[in-house]
Amino acid sequence: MTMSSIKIECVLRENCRCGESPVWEEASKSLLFVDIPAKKVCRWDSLSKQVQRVIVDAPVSSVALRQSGDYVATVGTNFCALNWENQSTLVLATVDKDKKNNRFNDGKVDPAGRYFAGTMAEETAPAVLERHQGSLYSLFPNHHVEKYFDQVDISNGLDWSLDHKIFYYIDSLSYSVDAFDYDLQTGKISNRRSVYKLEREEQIPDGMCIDVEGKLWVACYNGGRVIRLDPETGKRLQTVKLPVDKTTSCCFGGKDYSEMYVTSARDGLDSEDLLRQPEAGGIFKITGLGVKGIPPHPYAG
Ligand SMILES: O=C(O)[C@H](O)[C@@H](O)[C@H](O)[C@H](O)CO
Ligand SMILES: [Zn+2]
Repeated sequence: MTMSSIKIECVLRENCRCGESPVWEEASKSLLFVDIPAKKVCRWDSLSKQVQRVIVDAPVSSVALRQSGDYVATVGTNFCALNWENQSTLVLATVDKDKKNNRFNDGKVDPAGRYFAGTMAEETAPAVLERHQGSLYSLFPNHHVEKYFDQVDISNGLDWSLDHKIFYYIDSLSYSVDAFDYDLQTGKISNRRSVYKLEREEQIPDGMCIDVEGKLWVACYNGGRVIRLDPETGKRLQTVKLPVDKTTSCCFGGKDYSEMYVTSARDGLDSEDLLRQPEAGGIFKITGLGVKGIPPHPYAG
């Protein structure tokens, strides 16, 4: 099953304060990702190894492909369109207008082209924040915003089962990976339950993605690893350790989505930590996992 030819390489030493939301863009053979507090969206060309960067006017917590070309992103408490060429953003919708200390966090597009993203209170230090301030939302292709629930601490990893009947979700401070029944037609969720509780050494669950076998990959913040979970049995199937502690999110990309890309963070590390993990804040590529991912869905609006 698990081949012992796993290779981990830091492909880009970007020194992200908080790298997040890796997304593979097949058309350009590039990896998109954000650095949230740096207000930066990056596009790393895997062929030329060059990076392009767009600075926006507020913390940018996720980026996604857009069917009509270009991208969408969550910036502050806005769902935005992102024009790469002009380096400009256009607000499509705003959430949490009554919560001035909130911002969006992780986001991803569902198989029907809706952009899901949740919010959180701004942190005073990593994982230190006013609790229960966040909510989960989605932006429909017609720019209507649906609110699903509130009382979220740190809205994070999200993805859908291969048959589109289950929505997986992480509220980091619950230390749980949850599942909901999903209705792709309406975008409605129901019947929340936990499918995996993190073990102490796994630390804080952050970004997540699914593979072609329907198993979940979760990046463990402070845990320096990605773990592979079977959401049906609730068992961990595999642990892949990385040379940095603050692993934040993961996605599949590269040839036939056979490679995994992992983002990481530098914020919260002291100078001693940084000497031991000089690649913190970099982008890592894992090869030899022996399982592939699926292409990201583009926003349909
Ligand atoms: O990127 C995120 O998801 C949050 O914005 C980050 O701040 C950290 O991951 C969080 O502190 C760990 O729980
Ligand atoms: Zn995250």
